[in-house]
Amino acid sequence: MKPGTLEVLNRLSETLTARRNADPSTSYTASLFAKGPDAILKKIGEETAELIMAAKDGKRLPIVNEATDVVYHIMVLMAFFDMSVDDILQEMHRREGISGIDEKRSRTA
Ligand SMILES: N=c1c2ncn([C@@H]3O[C@H](COP(=O)(O)OP(=O)(O)OP(=O)(O)O)[C@@H](O)[C@H]3O)c2ncn1[C@@H]1O[C@H](COP(=O)(O)O)[C@@H](O)[C@H]1O
Repeated sequence: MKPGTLEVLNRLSETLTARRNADPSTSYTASLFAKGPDAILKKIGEETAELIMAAKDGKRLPIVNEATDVVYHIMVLMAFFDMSVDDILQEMHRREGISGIDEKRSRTA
């Protein structure tokens, strides 16, 4: 990953937060906020289904495009609930180095 690449996520988070007070007729994000969480969840479902179909086709560019749509809509959901990509990154930090297999085993121990 190029240096500074992650900063685009922080800038997008700030933009999405600012869109909470924006005019829905000029901002797609604001139009989702105005429709409410069910509309955002519906988009996450649709975009996830599109990602699955793109992955079944196995073509790199459509997979990247659909995965980006999913991430954007998840970030809109986070902003709706007054959270940001920071919350996800912190959780990833917490999980770093913990094997999924060990974590699952610890749940049943
Ligand atoms: N990254 C994105 C982004 N990714 C996807 N999308 C939009 O998400 C929508 C995806 O829905 P579809 O592909 O299903 O298109 P659609 O059929 O027109 O959508 P629906 O009418 O069915 O909801 C499209 O309108 C895309 O343009 C995004 N819209 C905005 N951003 C970022 O958010 C910022 C703020 O955007 P606005 O709030 O629109 O100013 C932008 O500067 C970008 O950085």
